[in-house]
Amino acid sequence: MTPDFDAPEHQWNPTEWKKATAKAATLAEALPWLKKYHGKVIVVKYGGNAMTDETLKQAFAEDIVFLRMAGFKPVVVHGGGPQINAMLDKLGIESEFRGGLRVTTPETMDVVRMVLTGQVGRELVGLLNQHGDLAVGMSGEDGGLFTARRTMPVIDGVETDIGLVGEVVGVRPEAVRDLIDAGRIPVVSTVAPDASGQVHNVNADTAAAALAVALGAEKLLVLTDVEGLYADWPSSTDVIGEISPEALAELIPDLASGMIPKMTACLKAVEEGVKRATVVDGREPHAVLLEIFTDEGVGTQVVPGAPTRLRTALYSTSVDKGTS
Ligand SMILES: Nc1ncnc2c1ncn2[C@@H]1O[C@H](COP(=O)(O)OP(=O)(O)O)[C@@H](O)[C@H]1O
Ligand SMILES: CC(=O)N[C@@H](CCC(=O)OP(=O)(O)O)C(=O)O
Repeated sequence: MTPDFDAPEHQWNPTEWKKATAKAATLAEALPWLKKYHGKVIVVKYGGNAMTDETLKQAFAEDIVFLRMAGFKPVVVHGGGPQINAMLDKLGIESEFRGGLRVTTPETMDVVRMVLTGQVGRELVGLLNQHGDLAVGMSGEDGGLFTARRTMPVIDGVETDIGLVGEVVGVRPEAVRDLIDAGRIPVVSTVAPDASGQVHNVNADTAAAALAVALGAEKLLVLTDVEGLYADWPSSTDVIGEISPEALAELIPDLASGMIPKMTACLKAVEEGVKRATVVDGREPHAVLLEIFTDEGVGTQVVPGAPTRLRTALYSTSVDKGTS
């Protein structure tokens, strides 16, 4: 039967028409980025603090599936620091951090492995797969993905033993590549064996950077719970919008807590060939799409040759936006 085009459901009202044209304009504006990243690997590190809110988690899953449907090749590497803390707390085990890294006893390591691979990774795969069964979870132990070496971070000028904490010294990305080539979205948790098979706890930012390098990723995108790297944390209202690897290397010794491994990871990624590493505010719904499809730039971008550019923070560092 021919539709009745004069019927009310086939008539635009001015508001709906305005919305529709705005939508079309937004989609058309996305074209340069669609062309730029089509077929390119983007490693997204999803941080523990940005993954504690249900609405944000759903929005993150939508963003990642959107990228994949748009022809990009997203790879998710996830953290889970707050979730590990919660489980340790439940078990009556104390959490201790040195230089932004968790002091990891064998007992703590069991909990880290259980929470990251068995809980956080599973949940993320489930969220992504609500949109069509594309995600496959794996850990640094699978298919020889990561080889770790025990790390001794320099804290207050002294090499310090913090237990079973590893840095990534080897990456065999074949298993991840196989998944990408099959059109899947790999979701990676960051526990990794050393050469003897002893499992180590690897900071997720560090692991994401190593994987981005090994995959020849176009971009490393790191979600966190602040707007980016503040020039003078915690009192500054200036976020560093853009910075070169050289200028960042000079800043790193003065950084605090979780920002140390995070910015070190971005630095390493860019030094070793990833074109751009960005830290963005994961408390912002659809932070991934915002970062990829806007020119203004959000968060802190580490880009070779960039002059240091500051911008005023959108939010006060002391004010919680109510989403996390
Ligand atoms: N210069 C800085 N700029 C922004 N955040 C900083 C800075 N120095 C320290 N931080 C702290 O680092 C935290 C981010 O690291 P972390 O908690 O490990 O993040 P995530 O859980 O997202 O991986 C911020 O919430 C903030 O408390
Ligand atoms: C060595 C080390 O600190 N490992 C981290 C691994 C998880 C992680 O990095 O989680 P976020 O990204 O949420 O911080 C930890 O045990 O918390």
